[in-house]
Amino acid sequence: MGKTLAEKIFDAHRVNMPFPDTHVLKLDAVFCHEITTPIAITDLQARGKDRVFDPSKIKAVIDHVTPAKDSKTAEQGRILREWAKRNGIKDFFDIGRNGVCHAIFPEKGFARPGYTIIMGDSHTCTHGAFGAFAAGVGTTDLEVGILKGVCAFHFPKTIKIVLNGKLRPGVFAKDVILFVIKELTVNGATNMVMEFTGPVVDEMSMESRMTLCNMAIEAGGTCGVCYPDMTTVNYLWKYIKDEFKTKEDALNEYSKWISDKDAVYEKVYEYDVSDLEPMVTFGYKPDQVKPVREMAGTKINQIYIGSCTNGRIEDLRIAARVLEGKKISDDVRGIVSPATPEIYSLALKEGIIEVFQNAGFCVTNPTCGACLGMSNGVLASGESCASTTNRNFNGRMGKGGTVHLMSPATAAASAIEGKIVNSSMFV
Ligand SMILES: CC(C)[C@H](C(=O)O)[C@@H](O)C(=O)O
Ligand code: SF4
Repeated sequence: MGKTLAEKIFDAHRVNMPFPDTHVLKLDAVFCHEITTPIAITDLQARGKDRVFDPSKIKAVIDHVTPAKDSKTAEQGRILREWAKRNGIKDFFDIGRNGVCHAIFPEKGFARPGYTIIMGDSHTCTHGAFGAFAAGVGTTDLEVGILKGVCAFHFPKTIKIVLNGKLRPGVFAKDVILFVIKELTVNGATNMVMEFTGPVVDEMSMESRMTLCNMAIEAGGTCGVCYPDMTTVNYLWKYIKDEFKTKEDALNEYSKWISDKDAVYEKVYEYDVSDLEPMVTFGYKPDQVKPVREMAGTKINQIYIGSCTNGRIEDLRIAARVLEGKKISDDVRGIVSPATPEIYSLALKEGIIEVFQNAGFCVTNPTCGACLGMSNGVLASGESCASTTNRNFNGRMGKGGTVHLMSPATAAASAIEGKIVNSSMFV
C-alpha cells in the first residue's frame, strides 16, 4: 500500500510508538516567537530545565508586536532575547532584522522538504509548502520540543485537494484557498493534513504555495503540504547548493517526499478552478466566503496588506501593479507591512514602496502588527478592514471591528474605491 507525503515524513522521523495512535517524531526545527515561547521559557526555568536540545535547530524571532508597544510586549521580547543568547541560539531575529515568522524562516532556508517543524503558532502549517510536516503546538509540546527535540503527533490522515485548470488573470492563491475553505468549512480538515496538488499548484511560486498552506488551519488542518519540485529547489538553491552538485541532484533527493500514486487518503476533493472568481469573506468565520462580485460596494475604513499569508514580495508586486499612478480613496486608511526586511528592501529597489506611498499608504516595518489587532493599525468599533490576512474572527483587528479577507489585488483595488471592488477593473 502506498504512502502519503506526511506518512513518509512520519516513517523517517519516528522515534518510538508507545501508544497505537501516538507517534513521537524527531524534530528538524523548532521555531519560536515572542508571544508563546516566553511562557515555555519561564516554565522551563522554573523547573530547572533552562536548556535547549540543539541551538542550531531552534530559530527565534520577535515579530508579533515590534517595536514593543508597552511594558508587557517589551518584557516578552526581553525573555526571548535573553533566552536565545543564554542558549547559544544564533538564528535569532531581533528588531531591525526581524520579520513575520512564517515569512522570514522560509526566506532564510529553514524550512526544507521532508522536515518536521513545530512552533507555538497556529499558522506553522505555512511551511508545509516546502513538502515539510509543520504544525502549530501548545506550550507543553513546545517545551518538550525545545528540551528534547521531539514531539508526539497522531497518525497523519490526509485530505488530498487536487486543483485542476488554470487560474484566470486577477485570481490568485488567496482566492483559491478561500474557495477551498468555503467548500470544506472551518472544521472540514480538523486534525488532518491538507495535501495540495494538481496543475494549478505545479504552476504556483513558493510564495503562492505558502499562501495556500498558511490557511490550512482555517479549515482545521494540522498542516498544509505541497510536493517539492524544481520551484522548491530554485527557492532554496542558495542555501542548498553546497549540499548538492546540481539542481537535478537536489530534485532527485527531494522527490522522495512525494505521495505514492496508491497512497490512501481520508478524502479526495477535485476542483477545476479555471472559472474561479476573486473571493472575499463576510461574517466572522473564514469559511464565510463569497465571490467579490457579490460583496462589491461594501464600505471599508481600512486596507491592510501584509502578514504571513500575503505580505511577501509577490503580494506587494501585485498590489503595486493595481495602485501604480493611483490614489487611495480619501475615506480609507491604507497600511502595508512588508513581511521581512529583505522583502522591504526588494520593494524599495523595485519602486514598490514609492508606489504605495504615492497612493497614500502608510508603510510600516515588518511585523504581524495589524493582523492580530495588537498594534500598527487597530480598528475602532464599527469599522471594517479589507485585509490580506488569514483570520476574520470577531474583533480580530480591533474590538467591534470587522475583517474581510481577500487577495492583495482585491485589497489594493478596494483601497482606491473605498469599498470592496473586483481588481479586474484595474488590471
Ligand atoms: C500569537 C499567536 C499565538 C497566534 C497564533 O497562534 O495564531 C497569532 O499568530 C495569530 O495569528 O493569532
Ligand atoms: S501575521 Fe498574523 S496570522 Fe501570521 S503569525 Fe502574525 S499574527 Fe499570526
